[in-house]
Amino acid sequence: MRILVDANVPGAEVCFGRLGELVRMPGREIDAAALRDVDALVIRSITRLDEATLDAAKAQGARLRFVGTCTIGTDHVDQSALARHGIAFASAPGCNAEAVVDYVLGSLLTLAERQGWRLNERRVGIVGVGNVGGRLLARLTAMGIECLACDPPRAEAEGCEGFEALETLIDVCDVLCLHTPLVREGPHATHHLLDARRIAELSPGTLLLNAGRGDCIDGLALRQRLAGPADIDAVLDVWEGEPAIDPALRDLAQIATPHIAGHSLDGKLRGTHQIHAALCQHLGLPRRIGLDDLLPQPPLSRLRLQGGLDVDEALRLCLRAVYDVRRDHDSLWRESRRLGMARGFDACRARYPLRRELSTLTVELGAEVASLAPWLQAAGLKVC
Ligand SMILES: NC(=O)C1=CN([C@@H]2O[C@H](COP(=O)(O)OP(=O)(O)OC[C@H]3O[C@@H](n4cnc5c(N)ncnc54)[C@H](O)[C@@H]3O)[C@@H](O)[C@H]2O)C=CC1
Ligand SMILES: O=C(O)C(=O)[C@H](O)COP(=O)(O)O
Repeated sequence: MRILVDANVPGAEVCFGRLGELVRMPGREIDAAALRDVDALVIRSITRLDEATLDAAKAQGARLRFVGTCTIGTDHVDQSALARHGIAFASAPGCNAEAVVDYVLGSLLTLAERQGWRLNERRVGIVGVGNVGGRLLARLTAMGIECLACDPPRAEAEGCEGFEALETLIDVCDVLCLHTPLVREGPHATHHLLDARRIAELSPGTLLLNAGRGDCIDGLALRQRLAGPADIDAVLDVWEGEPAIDPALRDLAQIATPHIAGHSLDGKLRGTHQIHAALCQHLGLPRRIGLDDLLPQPPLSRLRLQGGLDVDEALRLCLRAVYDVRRDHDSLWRESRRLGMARGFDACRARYPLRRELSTLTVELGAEVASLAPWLQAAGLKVC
């Protein structure tokens, strides 16, 4: 069996090498011709698998029977076309959700530091309360931060209690976090969910953060609002037209990163492992690899805090010891200047440094800061 795997899937040799002949390729280069002699395909979000590609592959004699994406998002894959071609499909729900929450916390703490506010002074609106938004809601609420949730599909299925309309969040929240999938059609379509009208309605001082999909926001309208009187802020990890993103929008965002919110090693390896399990099941084989076989020890596992820190400072210190979002912002600037936008964007992702999740860190607290324990635990740290 021949298994074609995106070059940016870590752990592929261990997970797929024992199941067949492993072939690696950059994800953006995987096209119909590349699928000719392949039985299984393992991708990330940058490989578009649409009807035309699958039809062309079939016309060239492709024998593809399984596609797995090591990502949460599935908008890059036409699942109906796969089904029509009799090709099984699997994705990796929730695999990197914790990493995205770390990214959001890191971004909020960075802006709070820059602009002189505290986390618990802000009311946060979460749009899309699934694996990512649900975890964010749980962590922020446990930290005592007021949150409002908007998720019409869940409200429809589970009842309205606990859910608000998007308009309410726009009216009353200081921070709006978008964690919706990209859905182009239907009653809950998210394409340009934040359109020009809703962007115009954001109150001065609002912070808009998008770590869902770029197309959920009208980028041109956001650029025009940000270029006006400097009254709202944006943190953008995802963009329309990736990797050739709008440089003007990048310049106007307080934090601009190259679609890496979920790029912890833990998250990526969970994704690889979930697709390994799905492929084993598809082949009728027992799962051979456990997640623990893949995850190495973190380079930093323990930290001691003492004296003179308030809650935001303590969390900022711990989070930055594990992951500093400013590094990803700087690297997008540097690499896009060096290589041009599209190549620079992809270079940051291809050479992404080792990043672990906040939960891999245990914090020891001195007596002076022992009272911070519940708050740091709520944020996702282990405390001893
Ligand atoms: N920036 C990054 O690195 C990453 C981005 N993502 C993106 O984030 C998205 C969300 O991830 P998960 O939470 O794991 O997915 P999920 O499928 O668990 O949750 C998505 C939630 O959005 C809700 N939703 C759908 N349409 C909506 C609408 N019109 N308005 C409000 N809510 C709506 C759904 O009901 C669901 O509860 C993924 O689809 C992916 O596109 C995911 C991981 C990493
Ligand atoms: O899981 C998703 O969905 C994501 O957006 C990924 O975290 C992004 O990873 P890539 O597939 O774009 O490397």
